Amino acid sequence: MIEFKNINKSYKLGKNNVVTALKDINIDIKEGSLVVLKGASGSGKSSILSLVSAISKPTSGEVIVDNKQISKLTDRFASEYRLNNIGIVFQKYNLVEDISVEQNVILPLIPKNMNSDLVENKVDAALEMFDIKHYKHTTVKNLSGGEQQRVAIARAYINSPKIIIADEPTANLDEKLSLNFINIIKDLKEKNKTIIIATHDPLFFDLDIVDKYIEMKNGSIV
Ligand SMILES: Nc1ncnc2c1ncn2[C@@H]1O[C@H](COP(=O)(O)OP(=O)(O)OP(=O)(O)O)[C@@H](O)[C@H]1O
Repeated sequence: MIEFKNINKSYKLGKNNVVTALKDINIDIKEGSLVVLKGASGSGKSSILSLVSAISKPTSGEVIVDNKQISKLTDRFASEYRLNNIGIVFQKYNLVEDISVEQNVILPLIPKNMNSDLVENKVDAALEMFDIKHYKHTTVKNLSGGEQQRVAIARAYINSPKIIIADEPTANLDEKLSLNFINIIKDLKEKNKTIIIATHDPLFFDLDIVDKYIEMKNGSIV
């Protein structure tokens, strides 16, 4: 479902300063599987997530999702691809703190011009699924870290994306909330979502729900 073929990614920082983030990466991720990217800070995990979500393009090689070469999409089609296929949970959640839970979760639906009843149903279903419906009208900044993360997950889920990506999702959570997050991942897997998690957190390193571990070191898979 997701394939990386001979991917290289470098960032040009100045005339003679090029950082190589990924070197000749080949990955094959099956639909409905859970993949954990491990490796030290700077090893290239986030660069892989950015390529899957078409936030960035490879310097060379191909990223293929559902037989489409997404690394060749123009910016407009890349945003459309992202909107329809990818749910992203960021480490710092990237919520709009001064508006309500409902208003945050609705954001990915705005470009879709759906009728308001359908929007309301989708929002309620997502808030219910992640046990945050009782805070529907609460301003996000008044929620705890774990609650904010559930809002971020509901927002990532609202468009029913096939692929869910999470970058260091438990970095700001205590162990109990991290275990709750792992239970949410189990539920998403049961819904046949393809999930990719980049993490340093040892809680993920011995989980029977993980289909594949990919360990990165200095931009290569080890
Ligand atoms: N936008 C960018 N511009 C320049 N260099 C970048 C950029 N993004 C990443 N890099 C560099 O590419 C390399 C890989 O970074 P990446 O963020 O993919 O690693 P990571 O494993 O996700 O690290 P972390 O766990 O700290 O998030 C690092 O050397 C980093 O400094």
